[in-house]
Amino acid sequence: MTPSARVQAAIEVLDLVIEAARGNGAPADRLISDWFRTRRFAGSKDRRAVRELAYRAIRTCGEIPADGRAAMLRVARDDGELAALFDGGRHAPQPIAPEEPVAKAGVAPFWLVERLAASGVAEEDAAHLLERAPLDVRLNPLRGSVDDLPEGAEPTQAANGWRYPPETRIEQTPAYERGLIEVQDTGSQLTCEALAARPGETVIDLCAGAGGKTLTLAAAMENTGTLVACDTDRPRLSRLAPRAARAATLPIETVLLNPGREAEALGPWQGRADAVLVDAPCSGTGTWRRNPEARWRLTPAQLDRYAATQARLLDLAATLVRPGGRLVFVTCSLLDEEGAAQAESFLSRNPGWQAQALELAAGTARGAGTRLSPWHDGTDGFFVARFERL
Ligand SMILES: C[S@@+](CC[C@H](N)C(=O)[O-])C[C@H]1O[C@@H](n2cnc3c(N)ncnc32)[C@H](O)[C@@H]1O
Repeated sequence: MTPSARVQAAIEVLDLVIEAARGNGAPADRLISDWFRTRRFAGSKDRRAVRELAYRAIRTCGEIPADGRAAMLRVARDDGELAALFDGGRHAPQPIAPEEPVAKAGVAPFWLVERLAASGVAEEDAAHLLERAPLDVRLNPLRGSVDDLPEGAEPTQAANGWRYPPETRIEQTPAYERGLIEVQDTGSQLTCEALAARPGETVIDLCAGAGGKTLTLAAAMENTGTLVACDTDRPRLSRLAPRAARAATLPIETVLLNPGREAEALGPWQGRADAVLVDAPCSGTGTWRRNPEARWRLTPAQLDRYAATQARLLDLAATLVRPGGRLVFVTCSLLDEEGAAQAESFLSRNPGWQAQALELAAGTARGAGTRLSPWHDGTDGFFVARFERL
């Protein structure tokens, strides 16, 4: 493909991404892969270039753009070489007309910029959410040592965290194939450290998804004790077993929950857990580095729904913890309604609980918990708080 044809391809891909963001359709990554599946003429360099152009436009535009061309014109406005590729040639975008609409640049939609500001996140800090994320891995010390790590690793703040440049093909290394390392953001590793899971304990991961944090907890428990992984999403939860087998963890009991009727399946665990992790569904404002188009999708009504689910799951989790046990609440969000305010209202609804100070190797205090962020800690954005049942 010529450089101009790549720009036109990115514009077409962006049209699909914008349409999907409006209609809650497939994520950008999948749309881009699907687009190329029917265009065999594109080589791997073309794919990479088109993908990079599309993501550059997504990162540049805070509000959802009118269409792909308006988004790409916004990028071209600050890049003369790119603008010159709008030459009207074969497979190229049409030349830029003088009064053509250009999308607005920005960090996020205005309402979200305001909510972030109200949560103590200035716009210049939020801009770090649009940088390219590094590639972090967690070494499983039960399976391998630092000598087994692929070359180029730099230690991170997490006990077993190591960092590589984003383009590293970690999945093709022997350490990955042998299950010695898992790809996991350092912030995510630190939130697991907050639970301080110990060998022999009974630990419940209430929102386990495909088990990223469950595997971290298994390693912290040195593969002894009882580990229960729950989720309402069957396909996600079913991905846990093969991952656990690869990492050779202790047997993990999975419990598929019925949304709205979670307590029924959790009856046998009432008051029995030493520790419960609630890695709750959330807006994902802390993970825009990996998923920048998420900021085009979020609405105030969805945010309210996430906050209501988080409160409900926290109260449910509290019933599972034994006296003296602990509960850790995590969201990958920088909004207080999914963080400090949520922790505060949990404590006011549940007088038999108190917040515990966290001694993590990164983060800043936020209400009863800790905030991790790209600008302060070099991690994805998280809120994490630990509560003890009195
Ligand atoms: C932030 S993700 C969890 C990610 C996972 N812990 C990890 O580290 O990879 C939140 C999860 O909560 C699940 N979820 C949503 N509603 C739930 C509910 N009512 N009860 C339990 N899990 C729920 C979602 O399916 C999703 O997998």
